[in-house]
Amino acid sequence: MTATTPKDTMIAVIGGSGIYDIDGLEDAQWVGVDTPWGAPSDQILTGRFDGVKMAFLPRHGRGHVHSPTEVPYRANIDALKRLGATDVISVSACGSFREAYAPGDFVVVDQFIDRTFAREKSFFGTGCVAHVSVAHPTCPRLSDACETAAKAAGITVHRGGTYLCMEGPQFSTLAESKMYREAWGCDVIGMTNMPEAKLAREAELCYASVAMVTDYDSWHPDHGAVDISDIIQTLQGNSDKGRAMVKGLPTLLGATREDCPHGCDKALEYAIMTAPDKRDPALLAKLDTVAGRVLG
Ligand SMILES: CSC[C@H]1O[C@H](OP(=O)(O)O)[C@H](O)[C@@H]1O
Ligand SMILES: Nc1ncnc2[nH]cnc12
Repeated sequence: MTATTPKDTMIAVIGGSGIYDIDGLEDAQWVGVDTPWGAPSDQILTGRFDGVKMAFLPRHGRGHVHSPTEVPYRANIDALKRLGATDVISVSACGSFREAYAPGDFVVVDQFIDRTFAREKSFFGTGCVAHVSVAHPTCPRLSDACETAAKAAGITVHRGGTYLCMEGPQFSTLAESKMYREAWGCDVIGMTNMPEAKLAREAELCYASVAMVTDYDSWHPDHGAVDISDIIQTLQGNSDKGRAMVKGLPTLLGATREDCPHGCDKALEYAIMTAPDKRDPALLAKLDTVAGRVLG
């Protein structure tokens, strides 16, 4: 076995709808980060919790400015990595396709179906082509920590599930809702975890997703069509629980970490296809942080 050098953990939380800040950080500071992919959704809150470095980014910006389609996913992931993030945890609102996944419950999702079509999905392209595996798009080690922290905070949490990522911003039709649930076997639905999870993998960051159920989408005969006012009512309670879960993560993950046993932080090892002499210097410059480990 190859020995690895421990490095500082930095837990980066991407807060979804209803979560625009986190409290209790020591040395808390909102910092602006420029990236070659443009500006991230907002400034990033940095600090420490229980001696562990943390960063928090509101996905839609404070005040909920960006729609799911318009969230600058590439800039967000690049900015977090640029700050030193090692572990990214998405905390998102979602609809449920399972009777047993009730509003207020959390689901630590482990699979995605990506139905988005109007977003930039990769850091790579002409001049530097790369193909990473996303067969297992979430990090089991990080997901374990989320599950444990959620349970410790008294939250009903379900481990594993498939998250259907739709383009939005409109919710699904009844026919779509039934198809995702009955034919495709999805467990929850949201509008943001893709391409975020794919980009985190390209950036060699561990990624876990905690989906907080706000509604039964539109399939449930007893609940009718999903309605934003119902979602907003459930969001407040979910957000408080999400923040409680996040506070349990630093002691579980520790101030330093080894290489990821699942290889998330080596995802680019053999992924780049473009011959060195055919690579575009301008794109390579943009990839300095995301792919610096392999591009040198
Ligand atoms: C507020 S309802 C729809 C909205 O909420 C979710 O956002 P996020 O994933 O950032 O928590 C969902 O994906 C939609 O963007
Ligand atoms: N039913 C739903 N569909 C898509 N995104 C959601 N976010 C919260 N509930 C949702």
